[in-house]
Amino acid sequence: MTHLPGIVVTGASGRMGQMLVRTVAQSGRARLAAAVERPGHDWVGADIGEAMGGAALGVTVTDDPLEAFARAQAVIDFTAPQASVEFAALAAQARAVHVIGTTGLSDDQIAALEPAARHAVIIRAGNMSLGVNLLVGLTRKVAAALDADFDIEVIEAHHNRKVDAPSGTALMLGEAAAEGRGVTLAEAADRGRDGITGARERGHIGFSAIRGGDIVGEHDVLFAAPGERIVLRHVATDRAIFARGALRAALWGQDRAPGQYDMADVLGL
Ligand SMILES: NC(=O)C1=CN([C@@H]2O[C@H](COP(=O)(O)OP(=O)(O)OC[C@H]3O[C@@H](n4cnc5c(N)ncnc54)[C@H](OP(=O)(O)O)[C@@H]3O)[C@@H](O)[C@H]2O)C=CC1
Ligand SMILES: O=C(O)C1=N[C@H](C(=O)O)C[C@H](O)C1
Repeated sequence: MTHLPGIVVTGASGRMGQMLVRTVAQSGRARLAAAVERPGHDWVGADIGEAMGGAALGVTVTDDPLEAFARAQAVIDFTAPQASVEFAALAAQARAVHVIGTTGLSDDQIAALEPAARHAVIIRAGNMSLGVNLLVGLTRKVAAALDADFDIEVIEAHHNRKVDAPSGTALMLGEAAAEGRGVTLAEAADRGRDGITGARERGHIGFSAIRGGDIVGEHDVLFAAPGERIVLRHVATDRAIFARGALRAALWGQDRAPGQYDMADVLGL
């Protein structure tokens, strides 16, 4: 089945990396072309299926991303911010579609993706699930319909290994709420309240992050006014939803013009 698009998974030993390896290998719509880990990682040189504790998949884990990208049509990358910036340059060199699920990128790191996007397709989203991307549209709509009597709060919960906050999804939801309100998130965001904060400022968009156990990912957008509250909620119970979305993006990106895209583009939302 070598005519199927070849996909490289970076950070292949990670929580999302392993889910992506399984999703691609079982999809019937793409083939796993390579699995990348960093130099010195225990899994380098091993068959990725066996390293994951299952049957061999005939793909050896490599620590040479450029060589791997050069023999694939797409790279699916859920790793760490600086790694994703570096992988973007290599994917562009190989003219491979780069699907970035990594969250926690700084503004400078996001800007650093632009040169790569002049040569190749980059699809980046803080959440690749259909449900969250629908929730983003709903949040924008509800925020546009309500005035600032409704305080907007984004509340997210994740597992205890997550390293960034607010989550990428919470920031997408905050951006959507700000767009709906006709303000920028930079001017409206309240992140990390602690101590004598003073009363809540009218029109602000607040963020709260819970970290515990094995929570896959839960997001509430709360609109709270005197006498009533509206809550928009998404609950992820299985990382497969993110992996399926990422694979869909990798396939959608084939034959697109170079540039930066997001999941709303992929899903036609
Ligand atoms: N957009 C979406 O839908 C989703 C996004 N995410 C995001 O994906 C990212 C990964 O999450 P998760 O899988 O839980 O995290 P993990 O820590 O389980 O996995 C990250 C993987 O990336 C590897 N990695 C880190 N830096 C490098 C590097 N420089 N070169 C090669 N590999 C590297 C790690 O290797 P090592 O262990 O050696 O450091 C690890 O294997 C996070 O940013 C998370 O927020 C997660 C779920 C959904
Ligand atoms: O780190 C995670 O696990 C997740 N990260 C993404 C985020 O930051 O929003 C998406 C999902 O919620 C899981």
